[in-house]
Amino acid sequence: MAPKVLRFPSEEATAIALANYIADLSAKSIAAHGSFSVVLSGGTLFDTTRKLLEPPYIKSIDWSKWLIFFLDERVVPLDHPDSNYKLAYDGFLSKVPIPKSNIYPIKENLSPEEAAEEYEQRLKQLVANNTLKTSPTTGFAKFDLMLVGMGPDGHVASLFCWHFQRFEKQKWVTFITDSPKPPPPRITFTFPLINSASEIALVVVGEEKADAVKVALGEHASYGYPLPVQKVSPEGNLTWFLDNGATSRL
Ligand SMILES: O=C1O[C@H](COP(=O)(O)O)[C@@H](O)[C@H](O)[C@H]1O
Repeated sequence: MAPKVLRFPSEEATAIALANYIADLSAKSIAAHGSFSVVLSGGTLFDTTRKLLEPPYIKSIDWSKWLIFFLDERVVPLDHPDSNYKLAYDGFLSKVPIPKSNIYPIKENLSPEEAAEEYEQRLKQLVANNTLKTSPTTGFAKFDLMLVGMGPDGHVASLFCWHFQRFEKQKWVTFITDSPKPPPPRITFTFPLINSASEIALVVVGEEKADAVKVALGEHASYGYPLPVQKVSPEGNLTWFLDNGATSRL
């Protein structure tokens, strides 16, 4: 399905539209199958989801039905300043009544390889016990929503331009030990898992990301070697949320 590209005149307008979109999807998913599985990126994403912490959303969303997963994670203790879990917890999860048992951080004290394998096995168990849906097309877990951020270099999750992991076809979760953006050890969802999602929101704000947005969405988007972000192509819907900074070179 062709992506929907939503351009907003400010970061504030982007944040408001994103909150509406997430609240609407939450209500629809819970009505359809009793839960809302959400995959979070790290980085600046939580600034743009901040409106969910305000009325009307904070009261109207059925947070008890949310299931939280991590698109990528830095292999550091969960209370380390570089941890995406800590970022999510401090900026978002600690402020909403999502049951702790519905939040799925990585396991601590494992190597990157072990942490990736353990997370993949946990996802497979959640599919086996019907906590998560499966894509009938790919056989991978099918999340209701992935909130995907993008770095200024066009990376998504921890899938970077010059890493072979971006071509992974079998694994659900993989690892790297040499991330160009610190810290080096990370685990990450692979593209087949990412692209099995029902909905993906690509949330990109700020002028420092405008060049990558231009490569991904500009008139020469089909030329050459694609950026990781250009491999985001879900079997469900893809919606770009872009502010005026991110679209300033389009
Ligand atoms: O390292 C990471 O970077 C990307 C982009 O982060 P941002 O700070 O530029 O928004 C993020 O989506 C990913 O989860 C994170 O681990």
